[in-house]
Amino acid sequence: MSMDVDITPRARKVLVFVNPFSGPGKALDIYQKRVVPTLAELDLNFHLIITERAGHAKDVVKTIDISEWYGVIIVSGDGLIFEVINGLMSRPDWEHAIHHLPLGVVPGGSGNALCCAINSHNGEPYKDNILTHSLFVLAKHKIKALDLVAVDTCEGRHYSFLSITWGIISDVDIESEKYRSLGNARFTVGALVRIVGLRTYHGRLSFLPCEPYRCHTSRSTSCSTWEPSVNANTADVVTSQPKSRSLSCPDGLGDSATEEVLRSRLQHGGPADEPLTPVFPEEGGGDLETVIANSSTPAADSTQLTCDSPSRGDAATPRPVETALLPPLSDPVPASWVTIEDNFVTVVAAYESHLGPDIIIAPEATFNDGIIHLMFAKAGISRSSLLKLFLSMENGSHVNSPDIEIIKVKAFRLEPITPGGVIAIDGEKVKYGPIQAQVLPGLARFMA
Ligand SMILES: Nc1ncnc2c1ncn2[C@@H]1O[C@H](COP(=O)(O)OP(=O)(O)OP(=O)(O)O)[C@@H](O)[C@H]1O
Repeated sequence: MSMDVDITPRARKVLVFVNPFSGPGKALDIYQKRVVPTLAELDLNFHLIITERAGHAKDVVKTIDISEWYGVIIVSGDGLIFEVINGLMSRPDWEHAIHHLPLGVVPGGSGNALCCAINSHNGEPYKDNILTHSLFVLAKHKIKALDLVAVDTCEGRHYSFLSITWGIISDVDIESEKYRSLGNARFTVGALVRIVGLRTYHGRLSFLPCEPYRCHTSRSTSCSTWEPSVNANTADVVTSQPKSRSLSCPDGLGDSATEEVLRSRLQHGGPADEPLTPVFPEEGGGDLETVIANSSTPAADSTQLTCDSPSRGDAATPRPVETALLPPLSDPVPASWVTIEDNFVTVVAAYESHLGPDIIIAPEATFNDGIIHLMFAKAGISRSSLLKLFLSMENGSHVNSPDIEIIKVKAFRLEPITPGGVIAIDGEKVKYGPIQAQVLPGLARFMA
């Protein structure tokens, strides 16, 4: 069944959020000069909210009457999209809200990953004049399904649409924010600094693969293999997958039939849980100028970072969705999962093709494939190879590199052992510590 739905402009209005401080600070200008004329051309009524602080858009969408709006348009970067999604998922009627309020995105940030992915999948340019082409895509009036990923952290539950990053990729993303005025060039500057001052991180990565997984044991401290099993704990969640979907998990996350099965298993809000207080050490890092001095590879520390109480707590967004694949963060992962313990340069979980105009992180990813594209590079990679890896991400050819391993998974857990790193969800820094995630196929809607 096609997930495309025509959205004919109706009497309802579009809610437009503009973050005046996103990216190079031009979002308001973009709104006035480009978005308003486009919406007028489309004969759409709209209501503008200029965000006044972080969390403003999240608070607004928590309380709006969904029936009054036919969509939300976000003129900003990926951070505001993350906010709006998590605001919708905080509502008591989250299932209705996330399904019936499609998101439209207009690039106003510095990375604009989702806009790049949307334009790319529509055959539109995304490097030059991304704005014009994004408005064109928006004007086509199509709604499509978008996978979300439920993410448990020590501070609670988040819902992610783009990526989870650890190691050099998140270091670069977060540490280079001070160079936001450079636009996308900030990532290049940050990457060069980080490659010079290369750090590695010891940790444990566990995952439930879509396909049989064989360990590359020569470079792993420890690893287990995985073969499909009738006992795999996915069997009670999913139905069979159309064989034509070559990128899909074999047992079926990602198609609309599966979505119906999953949706029928979703439960509305459990009791509000206590927020968690992490017990791991203070975060390290620092500004770019001090990165090199502080960035020698830390010795592997066998003390695993933990949350100090069970992970059902939620300081972020309520946990209304039953994530059948995820045990509590404080419990061991199921025996059927693969676990690798090693020293990593980076771990990236991506569910969109792009992380920005110059990073095609998961070329095979589509918006509703029901797959987390989990990739990692281990310690031992030379600086020159790492630089080549970064450069090859511009066209996605890093996927062929022997220095990176890429696995399609449904769920994973990352347990950092090295203290003092950065973990980012959709480019937003979260509390550093254990984190786990499960894909929720096609839960959201977006305008494409
Ligand atoms: N008025 C505001 N003042 C300060 N922060 C804001 C305001 N409005 C939104 N924010 C926050 O700013 C952060 C960054 O916004 P956004 O992601 O849109 O821009 P960006 O980081 O420049 O873009 P990108 O994510 O594409 O690199 C978000 O976390 C958002 O919550």
